[in-house]
Order: sequence, then C-alpha cells, then structure tokens
Amino acid sequence: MSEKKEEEEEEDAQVNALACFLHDTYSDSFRSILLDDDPSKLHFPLVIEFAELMDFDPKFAGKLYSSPDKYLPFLDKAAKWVKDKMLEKLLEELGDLKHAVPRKYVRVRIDVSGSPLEFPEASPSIGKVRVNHMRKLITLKGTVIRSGGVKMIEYERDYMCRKCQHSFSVCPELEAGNRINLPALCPSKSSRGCGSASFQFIEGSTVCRDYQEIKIQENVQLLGVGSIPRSIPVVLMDDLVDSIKAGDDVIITGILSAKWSPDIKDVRSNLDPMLLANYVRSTNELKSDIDIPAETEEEFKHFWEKYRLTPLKGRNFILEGICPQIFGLFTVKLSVALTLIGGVQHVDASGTKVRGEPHMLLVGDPGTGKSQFLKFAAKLSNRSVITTGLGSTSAGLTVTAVKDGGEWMLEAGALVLADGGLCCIDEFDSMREHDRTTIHEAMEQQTISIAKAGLVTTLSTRTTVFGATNPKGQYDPDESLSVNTTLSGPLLSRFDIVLVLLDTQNTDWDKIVSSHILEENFDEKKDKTNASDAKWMLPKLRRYINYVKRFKPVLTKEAERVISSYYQLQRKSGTHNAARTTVRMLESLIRLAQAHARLMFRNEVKQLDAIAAILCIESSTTTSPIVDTVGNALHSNFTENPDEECILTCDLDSSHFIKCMSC
Ligand SMILES: Nc1ncnc2c1ncn2[C@@H]1O[C@H](COP(=O)(O)OP(=O)(O)OP(=O)(O)O)[C@@H](O)[C@H]1O
Ligand SMILES: [Zn+2]
Repeated sequence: MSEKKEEEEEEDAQVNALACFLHDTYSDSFRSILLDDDPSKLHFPLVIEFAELMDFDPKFAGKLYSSPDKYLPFLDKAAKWVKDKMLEKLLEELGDLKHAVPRKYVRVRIDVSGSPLEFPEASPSIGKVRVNHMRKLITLKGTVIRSGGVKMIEYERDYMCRKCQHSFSVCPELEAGNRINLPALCPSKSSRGCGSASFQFIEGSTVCRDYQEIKIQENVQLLGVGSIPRSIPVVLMDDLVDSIKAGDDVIITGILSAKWSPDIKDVRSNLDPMLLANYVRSTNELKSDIDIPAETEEEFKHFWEKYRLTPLKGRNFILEGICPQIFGLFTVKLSVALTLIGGVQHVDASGTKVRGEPHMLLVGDPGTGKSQFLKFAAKLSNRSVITTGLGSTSAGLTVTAVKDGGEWMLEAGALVLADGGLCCIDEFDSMREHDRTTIHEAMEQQTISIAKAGLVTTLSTRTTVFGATNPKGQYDPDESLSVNTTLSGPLLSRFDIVLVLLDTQNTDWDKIVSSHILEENFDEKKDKTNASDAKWMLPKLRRYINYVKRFKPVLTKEAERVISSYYQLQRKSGTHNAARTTVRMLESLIRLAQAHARLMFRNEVKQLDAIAAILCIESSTTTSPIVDTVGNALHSNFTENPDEECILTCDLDSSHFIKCMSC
C-alpha cells in the first residue's frame, strides 16, 4: 500500500478516535451549539481542555503541541463529524430544528489551564519567545495595547487543474501578508502526478473569514525594574474577532508564526514573530485581585484589637509605613492611603454610575518628595502604570489611532492600560492638547469613547489617577490653583484631593527633616525587625489595602450630618472655594469618608471618617481655617496622641468648625 494511502488511513483512524472522545466528553457543548438560534453566528467555538485530551490520548496531545498546523484540523474534522451525527439524532428527537441555521463551522479551541502547557517552556513571557517555539502551540499572557479594525480575508479558494481536472483548495499565507500563492505543479495525488502548472479558478469557491490584528504587551508589573515590556502581534479569526479590546488583560493560546516586516526601500525585511490565536481568555476580572491568606486576616483583626481604644494611633501607625523614607507629610500620606483604598462605586438616583476611585494631585516645588510618593503608590498597587503627562507611548494618556503596517489600529494609552488599577502621572501639566480633552471623560465617566479612522469603540478606564506637577514659577497663594498650575478648572475639579507642597523657609522644619534623613542613613544598619514597633513593610501594606477594599462601608447618620453640614457651610461661604463646592465635592467627601472607614477596618462610615475626609478636602484649598494657614501640606506632621488630641466639637450650626486638631 502506498505511503500516502497509509497516511490517509492513519488520519481517518485518529479522527474517529477523536470523534468518540469529543462526543463522550462534550456532547452538551455540541447540543448547545446546535440549539443556538443566533442567526448572525457563523463560527461556533468548541472549547476543549488540553488536560482532558492528554488523559484521553497523551501521544496525540504531544503531537498537537508540537505540530498544531497538522493536528488541529484533525480535531475540527472530528468535531464536524460529531456535530453532523448529533444533528441527525436531534432531528429524530425534536422533529425539526425550528431555527436550523447552517452550523458550517465548529472551531475547536484549546484551553490549556490546569495542564502542562501552562509550564514556562509552553507559556513563555512575550520577551522570551524564541525560534524553538516556532509552529508550536504556545500560550502568552499580556495586555492588549493595540487593536485593529475587523476585516474579512479570503481564506480559501478552489482551483482545478486544466490538464487532469484535479481540484484543490489554496489558503493565504498569513506570514506573507495574506497573499494566496498557487502551487508550482499540480498537487494531484495520483501516483505519477500530471505535472501541469495551469489551473483554473472555480467561481464561487471563495471562503471568507473575519480577521483582526491586535498587539499584546507583557505586563510591566511582572518585569524587573528597567526591562522594556515586549509586545507581539496576534491574529484573531472567526468568533475570536472583537472578543477583546485595548486595555484588556488576556491569556492567548495559539500557533507561533512569523510575518515578513513591511517592505521598506533599502531596509532588509525580516521575520517578526506573530501569534495565530486559537483560544483567548480575558483575565480582566482578576486585574487587581490578590488572595489574602487566612492568617493575614487574623493578623489584621489582632492589630485592630490592640488599637481598639486608640484607633487613630493604629491608623497613623499604618500611615507611617507609606513612603517611610519621607519624613512627616502626614496629610499627604493620609491622602495617598485614602486614594489607593478608594470608596464604593454606586449608581445614583438618576441611574448614573458614580465612580469609587478617587483621584489625587500633588502640586509642589522641586525636591518636596512628589516622585517618591508616585513610585511608592505604584508599588502599593497590584496594577499600575507610571508615566508622565506626555505619556510613555505615542498613545499618550488615553487612546489614539496609529498606522501599523499600513493598517489603522487603536493604541491604548496609560489610563487604559492601568484600567482597574493606578495611573501615576508625573509632570501632569505637560499633557498634550488631545489628552487634555479626552482625560475629562476618562477620569469622571471612567470610559473613553473613540471614533477614528473607522475604528469606533469605548474603552474602560476605571483607573485611579495620581498626578504630580510643579507650580508654574513661584507659587502664588493669592492666585487660584488653575493659575498656579495652568490646569483648567474642570480638570482640577476631577481631583478629589489637591495638595500643595510649598518649600517655604521653615528653619524648625528643615532641622527636623535634615536630622531625619541623616538618621535614616545612619540607621541603615540598625536592626528594624523588632516586630512590635517596626513600621509595616510594603508587601503587608499592599495586602492590607487589598483586604480592606472588600468592605462596603455605609454612611451612618452622624457621618451624613457632618458631611451635609460642611457642604452647606462651603456653599454659603463667600470664599473662592465656593467654585469647588459642587456636587462633585459631595461625591468626593463620601468617597474619601468611605475610604477612611475601610482604612480603619470598619464597614460603616462614622463621624470620624467624615471629618478625616473633610480634612483632606480642606487641605486641598490653599488657605483653610482648619489646617495650617497656607494649606501647605509639606509641614503637616504626625501628632503624638491623635486620639486624645482629636477634640472636635462640631458646632456646625454656628457655621464654623471649632479648631480640629489633626485627627
Ligand atoms: N520630607 C522629606 N523627608 C525626607 N526626604 C525628603 C523629604 N522631602 C524630600 N525628600 C528627599 O528629596 C529628594 C527629592 O524628592 P523627589 O524627587 O520626590 O522630589 P520631587 O518633588 O519629585 O522633585 P521634582 O519636582 O523635581 O521631581 C528625595 O531624595 C527625597 O527623599
Ligand atoms: Zn493535474
């Protein structure tokens, strides 16, 4: 028997065995495909677990990993066979399929979760993809930074040999820019072959498929400091098209291929790796989630047991772990904690979603510690992007349309890539004009709608923005923030907290800071591991912030009373703060008070939380009767006994606060 015959017989036997496996393991999935009455669908994914296939036939699973081009079609063939068989059975059972739409294409999708294909050699990071992964079934993790438009490509054409009438199909070479190349000689399998090179296209035989190109980049969080995040183009087809968008975190299993770089005069073409996607998993919901072990939970409960009588002392102990290398700046550390913890997102009476994520801006002279806070806050978040107002990619802060290989693609900016996390923006005022308009929607509605070059989409930016900027020249306390920062009023009003760090001459302060810095350097060798009074280190702070975010604190009556009275007080006062006293300020107060309740490990917002929120808002106005005269957060320091000193008699009706020591 000829070798070809043998090979065909072997293939048939393999397809039959796979058909039994698919039928026995996935008959429910087939049934739901056959009963799916969505007439717009042409391609139906059948997701199978690689681990189950390995249990059924380890040898075939190994071949599928190393030569997916050859063996994936076996699974599609087997799936088609089972689908047709089950259709016959269903027709007997149901009489007729009311919504019988042609289920021409069932695509087998391979889910590698829980299988050896999750190991590094089969799931390399994007930067570690090498030639030895070529044409193999590999899995890559990353964030979608670019997404192209949805197109249709001619995926199959049939031709007939003019000499021996043998008909055959040809497919485009994705690697050669989807060009369809005809074979040099007639591919007929008859023993001698006719050797003709003249073929005729069979009219009406073209099969088109939906096609989309995206680009994914490895998650900067997983890289060492200084390493450049690598990216790779990915081809999506059929039901995978438009299943993900820029900013999404994805895990993609596919065949590693390569495509020729675009022809550029006098530039040598080379092969750029490309992944032909077989299966896409979006991991967005896990974006900012980390699991907290039970013993850590116990540790936090025990901590607050210890500070039950002096809760503010407990809180300040936690705050001292924020940016420990920076001395003092109590208001800044409190504001950073509240900004990272955030409030509870809710829908208001009019059905509008009110964001839970606060935004914070530091306006300060050079050398006042702004960048240190940005970097520390980024390390405290599970998902963060650090950039400057100009943005670290051509997409800037929001999103832009770029031409890639002649094609228009949407490129995600920092706010989209930081979706679900924190976006730290240094030199905030250096933002481009384009971003200055789109950032308003991104920060308030937490979406960015874009319609460019035929690409129309809405991207999500549930991102906390932490900005830093120097004042324009010498800070003038008599001028508004807008004048001092060249940031528009509407943009400033999106920030829940705006703190001013003025490096005013203050000899006492300079003395304290300099001795602290010297002491810090001197203490490098001092053993700080004495558990009882050692500040919380960064990992513990991260776990704490993640843990308390689960609380959904509700406002108590007295908290509501304090907030609404303060709000009315502000509305009545003739100061220029009245301009900032909008409903947006009310939402900020609620957000920050909820964040403070979470910081205090509580599920209800008490008067104390409302006051802490007011302290942060008041610190945001450059002159305030509650905080020190110039509203200079640089000189706000931790008090010795916050609980005793926090004496507050809110005589709100007499329209003023009696001095509130810094609680
Ligand atoms: N209160 C402080 N305690 C200890 N160190 C401080 C304090 N304020 C500033 N520093 C030190 O001053 C240096 C400058 O800090 P940083 O670079 O964050 O300033 P910056 O405000 O970002 O300056 P620029 O606006 O120029 O970027 C850092 O090494 C920081 O540790
Ligand atoms: Zn021929």
